[in-house]
Amino acid sequence: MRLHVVDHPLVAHKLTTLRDKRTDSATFRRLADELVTLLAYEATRDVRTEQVDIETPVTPTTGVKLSYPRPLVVPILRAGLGMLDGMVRLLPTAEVGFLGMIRNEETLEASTYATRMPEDLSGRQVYVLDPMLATGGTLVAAIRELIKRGADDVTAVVLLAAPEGVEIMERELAGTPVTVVTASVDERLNENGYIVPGLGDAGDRMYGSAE
Ligand SMILES: O=P(O)(O)OC[C@H]1O[C@H](OP(=O)(O)OP(=O)(O)O)[C@H](O)[C@@H]1O
Ligand SMILES: O=c1cc[nH]c(=O)[nH]1
Ligand SMILES: [Mg+2]
Repeated sequence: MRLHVVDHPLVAHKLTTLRDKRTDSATFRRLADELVTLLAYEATRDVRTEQVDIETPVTPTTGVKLSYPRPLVVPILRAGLGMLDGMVRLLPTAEVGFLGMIRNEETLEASTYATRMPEDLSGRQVYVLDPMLATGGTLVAAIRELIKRGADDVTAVVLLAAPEGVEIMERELAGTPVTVVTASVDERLNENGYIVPGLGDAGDRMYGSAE
């Protein structure tokens, strides 16, 4: 597994406001959208392209376009949904699949409540979106499912990661073609499985507590 921490002043600036508990939901959603666009720029560095012949007003030339099969973008509901628009803005040809997953707040175990994506992902590049990599249970399960369906190149775009989650990913997904792109690897997880300093519950901050 490769880990890429995007070290950029604009990313750090937006992340600081996202972390701030005074930031309201509308601003939080806008910042998450802006941040993912910056992370997506790094995350798509190896997106597959093919040559294309075009004519400029001056001369014929050769350029590149995103190749087929189309990349697949998979937001993990709920909170990953807040990253979808920012990602597909940069990858206009992408297809979108969905994974609904929830972490049991007592046991910290992840379970899947909805799946809507192609059965066969052979030869596909997949970008999975989730703002938080905490214990890693959610992302490990999601990526295993993608690889089981044949995905041969998976990039997880996360806003924040905990060192514990990164370690689990490295252990559980060793030898698989997985890259994690994040704005920060924070200090640690607390006793409730929350990232410290973190930003709290990403889904709740975007959409409310769903109680
Ligand atoms: O790395 P983990 O320990 O598995 O935790 C991370 C997961 O927890 C949060 O989802 P949550 O279960 O709160 O669902 P939500 O997005 O619907 O709020 C978050 O959005 C991740 O999906
Ligand atoms: O800090 C955390 C950990 C898991 N899920 C969140 O939304 N936040
Ligand atoms: Mg949540």
